[in-house]
Amino acid sequence: LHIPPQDIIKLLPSYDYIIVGGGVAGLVIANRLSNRPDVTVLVLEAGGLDSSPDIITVPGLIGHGFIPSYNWNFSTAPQEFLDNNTRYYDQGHVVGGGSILNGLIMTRGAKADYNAWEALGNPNWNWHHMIHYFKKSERFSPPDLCSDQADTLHIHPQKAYHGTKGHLKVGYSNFFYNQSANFLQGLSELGIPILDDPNIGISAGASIAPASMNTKKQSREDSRRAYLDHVLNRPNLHLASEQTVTRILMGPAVTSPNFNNSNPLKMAYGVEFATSASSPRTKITCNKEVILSAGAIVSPALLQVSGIGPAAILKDLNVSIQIDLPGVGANFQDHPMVHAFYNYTAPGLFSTKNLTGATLQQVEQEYFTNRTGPWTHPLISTIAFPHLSHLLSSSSFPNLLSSNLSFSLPPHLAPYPTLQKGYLAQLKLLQSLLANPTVGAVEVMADSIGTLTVSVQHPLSRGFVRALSPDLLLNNSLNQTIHIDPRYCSHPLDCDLLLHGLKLNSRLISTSPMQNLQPRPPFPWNMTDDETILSEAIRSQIVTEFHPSGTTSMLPLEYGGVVNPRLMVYGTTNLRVVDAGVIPLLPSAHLQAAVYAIAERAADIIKKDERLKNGEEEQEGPSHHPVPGGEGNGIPIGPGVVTGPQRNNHH
Ligand SMILES: Cc1cc2nc3c(=O)[nH]c(=O)nc-3n(C[C@H](O)[C@H](O)[C@H](O)COP(=O)(O)OP(=O)(O)OC[C@H]3O[C@@H](n4cnc5c(N)ncnc54)[C@H](O)[C@@H]3O)c2cc1C
Repeated sequence: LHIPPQDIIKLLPSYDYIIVGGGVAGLVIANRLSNRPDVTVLVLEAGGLDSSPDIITVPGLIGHGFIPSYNWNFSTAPQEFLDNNTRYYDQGHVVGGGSILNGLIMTRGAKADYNAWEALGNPNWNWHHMIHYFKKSERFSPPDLCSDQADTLHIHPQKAYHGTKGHLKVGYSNFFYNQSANFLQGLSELGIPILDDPNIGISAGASIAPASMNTKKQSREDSRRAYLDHVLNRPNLHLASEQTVTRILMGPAVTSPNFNNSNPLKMAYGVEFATSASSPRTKITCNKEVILSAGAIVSPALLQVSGIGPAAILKDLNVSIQIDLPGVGANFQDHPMVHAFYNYTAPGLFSTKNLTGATLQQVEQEYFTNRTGPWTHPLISTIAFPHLSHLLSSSSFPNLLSSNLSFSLPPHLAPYPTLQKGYLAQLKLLQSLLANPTVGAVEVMADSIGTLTVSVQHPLSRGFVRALSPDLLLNNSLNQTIHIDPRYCSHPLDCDLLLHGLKLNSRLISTSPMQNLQPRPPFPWNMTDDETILSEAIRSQIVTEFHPSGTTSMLPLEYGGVVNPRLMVYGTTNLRVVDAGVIPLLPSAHLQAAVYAIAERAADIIKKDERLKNGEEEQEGPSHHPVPGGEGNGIPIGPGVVTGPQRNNHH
């Protein structure tokens, strides 16, 4: 049932599960949990239902801007390591969240990216387990192209790596611009491999990426259409839209029979929400769990205003401390990105620039009549993830372990030993990821007019998110009450990698396949001097790739973690976070495939924990195990937490 704001009275007095945020992760969980008719599920979403406007559904209109009401319209703090200017930070504020705004690109990253999550102290969070959930989430369609075109573009997906029974439709558009082939051939000339399928665990290479799209209709596929619309008639599933959650209600400490610790666990008993700053706050209780899926920006802020976060920040906010958890809002990672423009000028070249006047009318008609033509093609399909060795000679590979910590961690968080330790553990893994020939160091995304967008895939910079007011809805704008600071290039290697990425672009446009496009880059993209590139093309041009993550990291407590491998917030019995914020280390990929898979897995974990609680299933191994360093810091770890190689928890 969809409950619009005027019908809020229709809410039940309590629900078994309350999901905060109906974006990518939230709607996966809502679908999977509500398939048991005996449990009740409520999704509270700040945005409304989209009205299927063309700008959302038509792949060819990606990049034409966002509808303001579907966007949180966040912006960052001034970027002190760049040019001291703020950056826009668009995030979905609509049922479906980021999947309504995103570019449809479906990439998973490298096997090694996910094995690094396990190496950070998260047993069974590795490629082997992720691939199961990548497949579970997707309904993959092979390309509908003639074999010549598929061969030219190297589109040969490997069946064994794709799911065909999941909810999310994934496939290919049936139109490609010719420039895609020039890009792939040019990179091949530079020794960069072309991948027939970018989603089999090797990210280093160039490819045509599949898209989250309904291939029959050649239209956007998002989490609402994939996971929600067809189950909203379930009587046990309620979606309340245009309701902003302002607080998680934490009850008094409880003692758990499963947990033998002098520090009792805290229990979430519900949430508080409102339609607007001026409307009354409503409280609703949960019988089982609260699941935070408000995304990597809002979920940590909600924890903080609810008394869970670094004690110093909670004191500043004047909220009573429920759990002193330094990692809440820390370990913020994003892929910094630069839209470099090389301006293809070859006469007769067909690109999105031609989509004006009569041609545009024809393209529009073709799309709506036949579902063919340029409007079926998303802004970006053609990408590459060059490895470090494609950018630098191996003798100049950086030694990350000599990094200066005081630089890389936000000053107010640097003193926390757990955060330092967690960052050092990440640096060690980043060192080996960057050296791994299957892992991309940067990404290059090619459009049809000559933009070769470069982004850093394994950033070393760490930012933070913090609530600025205990009332997130103050003045009706979370943009005023949440401070977002990605601290781009606080570690200088991130800007250096962008520099090497732009130099790779210069080599690429000099290859003969790319010269056929007659690139004529304007300033600053035609510059060759490092200092000019850094100041004019990088520090002043970096924007977000829209991949915030890490702010509620799944990490051991001793590494500054916020959730355990069962995605339960440390120190609580029934408060989980399931969204991009739990990603402890960014993969060399766009994020939606990983978030869909994490949420699918989380749903299985939640159901399994419920069965264990009810004694319906034998618990494998010991009932709880301290995570490394989990003892002695005063925070109980929570029931159902098991770590260590002895547990073989196949979902
Ligand atoms: C412009 C853009 C382009 C992108 N392009 C791509 C791409 O091409 N490929 C790709 O793989 N990824 C892409 N991404 C990233 C991808 O969409 C995100 O990683 C993904 O949406 C994250 O899912 P999530 O569930 O963590 O958060 P979201 O999908 O952002 O969901 C969070 C939801 O919670 C709601 N919410 C927040 N606070 C509250 C509150 N207090 N109360 C109630 N509800 C709340 C929000 O309104 C939102 O609906 C893009 C993202 C953006 C924004």
